[in-house]
Amino acid sequence: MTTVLQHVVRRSILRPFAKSFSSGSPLVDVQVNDKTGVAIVKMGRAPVNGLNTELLGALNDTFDSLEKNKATGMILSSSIPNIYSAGLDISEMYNGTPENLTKFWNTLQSMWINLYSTPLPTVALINGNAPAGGCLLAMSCEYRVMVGSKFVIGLNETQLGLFAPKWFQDTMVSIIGPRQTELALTSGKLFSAQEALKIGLIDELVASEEEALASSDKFFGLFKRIPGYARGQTKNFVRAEVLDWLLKNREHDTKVFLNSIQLPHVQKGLGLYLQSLKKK
Ligand SMILES: CCCCCCCCCCC/C=C/C(=O)SCCNC(=O)CCNC(=O)[C@H](O)C(C)(C)COP(=O)(O)OP(=O)(O)OC[C@H]1O[C@@H](n2cnc3c(N)ncnc32)[C@H](O)[C@@H]1OP(=O)(O)O
Repeated sequence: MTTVLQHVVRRSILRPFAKSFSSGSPLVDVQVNDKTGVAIVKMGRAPVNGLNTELLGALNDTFDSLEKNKATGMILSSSIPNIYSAGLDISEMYNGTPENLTKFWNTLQSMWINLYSTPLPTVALINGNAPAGGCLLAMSCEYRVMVGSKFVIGLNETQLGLFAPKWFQDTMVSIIGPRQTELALTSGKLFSAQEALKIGLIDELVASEEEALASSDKFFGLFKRIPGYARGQTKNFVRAEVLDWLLKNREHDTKVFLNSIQLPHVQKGLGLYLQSLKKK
């Protein structure tokens, strides 16, 4: 039997996300809670939320609009069952022209800079697998809640013959420290939900999206009495070192990406990896 309290709690979690807010893209759905001002942003690029230039651009525009429209917080999640994001869309990196590769990489950099530095409180509601770029999205939020214990998360780039760029690595270091990051990245480890919880890569592991929304509410509640400017500046200072590296080295980072990704053996490896995914 449902108690009155359970009913009230369930209603307060489920009902308020009613007001839709156009992201301007069919790939990103945004619902704003009209009572609290918290936005839930869901990626919806079938089949696996592969981060291509279009989705990255749409996310970037969404983050900008939410800030401009004074959202009070953001939950970044997915509308695709069992998938948070499969990471960067490998088709964008395979056989791309230098122009397209540059545009892709610059869009990724801008999206990350915006997400990582937003003054909004951010929660990753990880309702599916989150390898590589998917893990980067989640790590760039301030709090991570995974729904269900069957998913994996991590930076597995070395398994594809790639390396995670310095800013991906630094983002992980800031969460689980250099020792665990080195171990995880050199082996391309994908952590199970339990392992991720133990190591602190996720903050909570819950059984349902309802519970994850309740955890998010609780997280946002921490800032109810904290002036936004003080909160935002503090977040800035804590994140400055990781952020500043990319801000100062964008061109260099793009050159490293372009030079490395176009190497014949790297392209061959990406082609084989794509084929292996399609054969499954
Ligand atoms: C030494 C020199 C190195 C140079 C390096 C330079 C710097 C480069 C930096 C690059 C950083 C890279 C970051 C990344 O994010 S790379 C992407 C890594 N992602 C993965 O490895 C995940 C791969 N996908 C999966 O494991 C599974 O798909 C997943 C668990 C996510 C879902 O499994 P499921 O069974 O549900 O779905 P399928 O596997 O059947 O996939 C469905 C279709 O989607 C296609 N797919 C999947 N992932 C990707 C992807 N990342 N990009 C493009 N396409 C993808 C898959 O092929 C299926 O396609 P079809 O429907 O056509 O069969």
